Order: sequence, then structure tokens, then C-alpha cells
Amino acid sequence: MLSIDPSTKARMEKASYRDRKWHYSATKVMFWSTVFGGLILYAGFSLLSSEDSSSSSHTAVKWGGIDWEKRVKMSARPGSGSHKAVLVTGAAGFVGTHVSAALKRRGDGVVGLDVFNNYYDPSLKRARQKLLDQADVFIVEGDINDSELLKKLFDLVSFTHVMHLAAQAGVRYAMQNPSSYVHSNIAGLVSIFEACKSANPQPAIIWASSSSVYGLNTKVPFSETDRTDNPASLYAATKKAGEEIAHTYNHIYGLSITGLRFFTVYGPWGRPDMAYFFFTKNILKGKQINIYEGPDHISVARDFTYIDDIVRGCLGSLDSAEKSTGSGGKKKGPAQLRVFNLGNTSPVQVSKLVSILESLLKVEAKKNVLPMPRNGDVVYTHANISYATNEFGYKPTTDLQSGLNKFVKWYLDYYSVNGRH
Ligand SMILES: O=C(O)[C@H]1O[C@H](OP(=O)(O)OP(=O)(O)OC[C@H]2O[C@@H](n3ccc(=O)[nH]c3=O)[C@H](O)[C@@H]2O)[C@H](O)[C@@H](O)[C@H]1O
Repeated sequence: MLSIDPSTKARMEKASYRDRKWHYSATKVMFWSTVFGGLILYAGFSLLSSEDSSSSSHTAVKWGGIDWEKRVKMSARPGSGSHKAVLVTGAAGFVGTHVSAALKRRGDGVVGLDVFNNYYDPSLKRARQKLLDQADVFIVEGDINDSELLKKLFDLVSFTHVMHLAAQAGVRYAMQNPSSYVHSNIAGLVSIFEACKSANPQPAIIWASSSSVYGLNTKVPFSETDRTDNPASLYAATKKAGEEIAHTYNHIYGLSITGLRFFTVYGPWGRPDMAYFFFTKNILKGKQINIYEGPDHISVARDFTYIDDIVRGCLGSLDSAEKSTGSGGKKKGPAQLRVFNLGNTSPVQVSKLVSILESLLKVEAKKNVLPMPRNGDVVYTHANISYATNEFGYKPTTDLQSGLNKFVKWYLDYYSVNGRH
């Protein structure tokens, strides 16, 4: 039998105690590592999932599958007499919905793309989607930054044109959420150009720039050849950057690109973040409205342009767009590069806009006149439209009074049915 002397036993007991202590410590470390590791993983996952839900409009995959592909192809099929298949981005937006419906009405194939974000009431976007659904225009739900989705769409359909209207709009909101402008108006635009340059055949692109690129210019009316290097808002700066990026893609890849500088577009199914829209809402509710004025009490004015005129401008520029010249991602020759003003050529003071709304709504507004905050706004806009008139016969026909009359009718009708506004 093996016997152990006392000193050895004491050493062994000490060692065993050390082992037990080490083992205990190791177990403790493992235990806490597991707990902390678990917590970190949990936090990571919940962060990811909360990012997913907050920006689900940007990242969630809501596309794919046989039925989805069938719907895309059906929607893209031109009617008899048309050879155009148009991808309209921002199709659930204000201008996008009207343009998609007009293209479809005349027989073009149209596929919409929209992220349905919540910059403003998404239920209005869903209502517009319903309209387009009834007109047989399918809106794909997805982000213009999703290159896989864009590739898939171009694999399914040989789009002849892309009408790129998706954007982060609004001049003043840029101070609250600057990165959304970079995401949509710069990264998103590049993503669209990338998809178009690689497509075979390359489509012609028509996209929404903005009157805001004229920034602090004082020479009026604004002409396309005027300088546009002093933007007053980040929104304007991203649109201006877009015009420069368009130049690059045209130059390197032979993409045919047309930018449209829209001037304060208004009308039925409009954007609730725009002044004419929320003035209407607040006047009806008896709430005060702020009316900005420029330095030395000068009136602020806009070249308000009615949506039907803008739609005609969009279709005219699409029809007069030449084909892109590149293929396989390579330029084969010089391609068309244009920028047009689409305005109304008759600026109206914001105070006049308010008095028209008062008479149409038969309610007196509670007006608060105050100096224009430094929030990106400019004092005056006025479009020279002769370039668009010469190129494709653009001629706006709706004055502010008649246009607002149509808007107010729609507004009262829409919110009497849809309520909760
Ligand atoms: O042409 C464009 O490219 C842009 O047009 C539009 O911008 P804007 O012309 O600034 O329109 P909008 O906000 O309706 O303000 C109208 C007037 O009301 C004044 N205004 C505004 C708010 C207010 O509380 N009080 C006020 O007086 C304000 O000072 C202004 O004079 C689009 O939103 C923008 O996305 C872009 O497309």
C-alpha cells in the first residue's frame, strides 16, 4: 500500500487547494465570460434587430421569388405601340406616382421602386401605391442603395429608361437629419448610375435635381447656364453634387443623363412636409401658421409649379432623351447630358399663396409673420424655361389659383375619407 509522509501530504493538500482555487477561479472566469459574452451577443443582436426595424425601410429584404419576378415582368411589359420599359424610383412619392400613372396610361411598361420610409406619413404613400396598383403598376419595395436588388431588376427587364425620382426631399429637414440626404441623394444616386452603367443595354436616365441648386443667386430668372456654386442648404448641395456626379458617369460610361430642376411642385397627392400642404392643414385646424419674410421685410416668393405641368415636363424629357452609348460597362461614344429647369415662370409671394388658400377654404388663417430663419430657405425662385420649351415644347398651363383649387378639392376629399390628419 502506498503511504504518504505528512510533509508531502501537506504539500499535496496545498497544491490541491491551489488547484481547487485555480479551478474555481477558472470556472468563475468561464462563468462570467459566458455571462458577459452572452450579454454582448444579446446586445449586438438586439442592436442589429433594432437597427433593422428602425431602418427597415432601408435594409429589409422584401423582394424575390417567382411570383415577385412575374409581377415585375408583367408591370414592365409595354402596351402595343410603345417600346419603352421605365423603372421609376420613388414611385410612391408625389411626383413618382403621377409620372408612373401617366407613363402607364400612354402604354409604356412601368416598374416602380420605393423604400416607403417614414419621412412623412407612410399611409399616404400606401394610398398612392394602391392607385398605381389599380393602374397595373407594380411597386417593388426596396432601397435604391441595394445593388443586388437593382441588378436583379435589370436582369429581369431590359429597361429603356430610368426615371430616378427617389430622394430625400425638403430643404429645412436637412438640418435635422443630414445623413439621410447623403444616403439617398448621393450614395443612392451613385448606386443607380452604377446599376445603369453595367446594364446591357444601358438605359437613358432622367432624374430629379432641384431649383434649390441656384442657392443664393440674385440674377433672375434662373437659367441653366447660371452659376450654381453657392447652395443655401445641404439638400441643395446634395442635388448640385448629383449634377456633377451625372457629368462623371456620362463622361466615363456613355450614359445618357437628363437632370430636371423642379421648382416647388404642388398639387393633389402632394407632400405633407411642404408649406402649401401644412398651411392647409393648420388653417383648417385653426392653428397659427408662420409666414417667413426676407431681410428688410421683403416678401418671400416661389415659382410654384403644378404637378400636371411637371409630369408633362418629365415625359417630354424622357421622350427626347437619346440612347446611352455604352455597353458592358464601357463607353462607346459621347452621350447626351442635359439639365432643364421645370418651373412655372411666374413667382408668387407666399402671403398670396396663403390668401388663395384662405378664400378656397373659407377660413381666415392665423398668421404669424417672422424673419426667415437661417434654415436653408432662399428668398426667391423664378425659372427661365426656354431651354425645355425649345427642346421638347414644355409649356406650363396651370396658375397657382387653379392648381390650389384642385389641391384643396383633393385634400378635403382625401381626408374626409381617410380622416386622422
Ligand atoms: O424647388 C425645389 O427644388 C424645392 O421645392 C420645395 O422647397 P420650397 O420651395 O422651400 O417649398 P416649401 O417648403 O413648401 O416652402 C415654400 C415657401 O414657404 C415658405 N415657408 C415655409 C414654411 C413655413 O413655415 N413658412 C413659410 O413661409 C418658404 O420659405 C418658401 O418660400 C421642396 O420642399 C423641396 O423638396 C425642393 O423640391
